[in-house]
Amino acid sequence: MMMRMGEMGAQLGSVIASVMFVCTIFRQYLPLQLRYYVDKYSHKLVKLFYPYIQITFDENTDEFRRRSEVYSAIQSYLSTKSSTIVRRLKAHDAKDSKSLVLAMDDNEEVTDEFQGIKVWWVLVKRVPQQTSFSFYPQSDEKKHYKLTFHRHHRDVVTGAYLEHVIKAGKAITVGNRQRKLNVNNPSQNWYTYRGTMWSHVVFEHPATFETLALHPKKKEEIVNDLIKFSKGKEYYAKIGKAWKRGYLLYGPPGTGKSTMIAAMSNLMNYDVYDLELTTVKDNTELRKLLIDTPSKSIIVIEDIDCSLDLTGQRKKKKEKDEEDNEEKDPVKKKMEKEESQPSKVTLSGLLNFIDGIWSACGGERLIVFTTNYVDKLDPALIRRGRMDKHIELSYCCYEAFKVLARNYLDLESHELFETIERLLGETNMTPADVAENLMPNSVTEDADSCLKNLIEAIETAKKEARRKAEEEEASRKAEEEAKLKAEKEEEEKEQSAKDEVKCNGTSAKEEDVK
Ligand SMILES: Nc1ncnc2c1ncn2[C@@H]1O[C@H](COP(=O)(O)OP(=O)(O)OP(=O)(O)O)[C@@H](O)[C@H]1O
Ligand SMILES: [Mg+2]
Repeated sequence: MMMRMGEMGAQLGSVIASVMFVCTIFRQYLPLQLRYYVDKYSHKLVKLFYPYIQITFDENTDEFRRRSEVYSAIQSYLSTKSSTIVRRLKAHDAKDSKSLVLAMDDNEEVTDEFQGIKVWWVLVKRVPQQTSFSFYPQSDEKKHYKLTFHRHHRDVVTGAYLEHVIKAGKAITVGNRQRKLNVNNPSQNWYTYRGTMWSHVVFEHPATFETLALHPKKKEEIVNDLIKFSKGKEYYAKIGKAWKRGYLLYGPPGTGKSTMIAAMSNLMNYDVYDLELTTVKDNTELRKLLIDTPSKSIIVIEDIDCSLDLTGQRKKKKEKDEEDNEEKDPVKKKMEKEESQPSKVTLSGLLNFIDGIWSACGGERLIVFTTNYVDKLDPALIRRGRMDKHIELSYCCYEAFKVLARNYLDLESHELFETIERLLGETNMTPADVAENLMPNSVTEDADSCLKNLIEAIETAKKEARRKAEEEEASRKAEEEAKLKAEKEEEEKEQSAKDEVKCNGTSAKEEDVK
């Protein structure tokens, strides 16, 4: 009985609406005095027999039939309720969703309760009568959710309840969302047919902070920092700061900078926007790209020292074969010319990108720069406040090795661990190299053999490092000796020049005396 309450309410509503309609038609034939009484009592009648209020939420918001965000949020919210109550469900793979969405079927009803108040939701589908022939008969189909509730609860339902539904629905959509890795397109493609500033692929990198080889203390500090940031909406609003945070990841190649970005994305459930600065023509384009990134995204600029010459101009320049170019067709030639032109993205443009007032639009965002050479960067770019957190990713320590041993070999301890600890303390080896050695070469290779391979690799690296150090020392000594020799020769030359002058002076005097 209660299950179809919304529908009953709707039917009762339509009966009363029909009575009202008849009254309105006859009303015009009545004398003025009588009209007053008809209006008064018809409204009382409606109030008496129909104590419910109905709100409808249309699927499409505009003439382009774009889906309403509110409708989608209601759909997600109701999918959790309806999948256990409703008998007829519809399964569909929603756009950007990583799993099937189970939603109530057309004309099904769901009862919901909030602060002891009962409300009823119905999904209504309307197919307008076809008056003309169409190849796409389904395109005119219109859907909406109808919410019915008692008028006594008007304030609670239109206020707190709807806010709760939309918030919970959006959270479910975000949790179910498929994450994306976006890369920026060259600007000549932005305005072509279906051209967009960013192209994306599904992001399914398996790296997490659990699998990341890093000292546990450092890891915990970074994870806490990220979680604090994601919960910091009110805090950032209170201190009057845009809700964004900059991270600078630096360290030698193969120490896990890119892996950490993937782990950040997996932890925060943010999309990654990998910004390739070498294809951005100028600061205006940079700004447009940034404005096009949504909330909950990580904007990444990898190898920042290589992307931008910090005096203002691009380092990377294409060498062109002019003869070959002359034979190419003019459109291709123009595109290549545009591509090869040095970019006008400047350091100040990049600083504006981080600090600018428009960088706050669209909510929470992380900006991550990576570099192998932190000393090469302009201090202005990485000062605190711009890059809030500087994280050094360095060579593999024993704690980091233990994470890799757990990931790759399911080992918590082993008799060879002590040797490895000692060797890692004496040699610089990147986590990438350690990981490579821990990977079995064949299906039959066991953990013992992998650890022995690693020990051998570290010992070889140690010998190599010693040999290099000796070579460097020898070349330094040779350079010093050469320098000393050159200085000595210079001194001797000077001395002989002086002696010659002296000698010439004396013989001239002797001649004068004569
Ligand atoms: N700290 C780490 N934890 C787990 N795996 C790691 C770590 N560092 C490196 N690796 C492994 O090594 C590979 C290369 O690492 P990654 O690409 O993250 O290095 P990088 O610091 O970004 O190097 P580059 O400076 O060359 O970009 C990864 O695929 C990963 O398997
Ligand atoms: Mg990298």
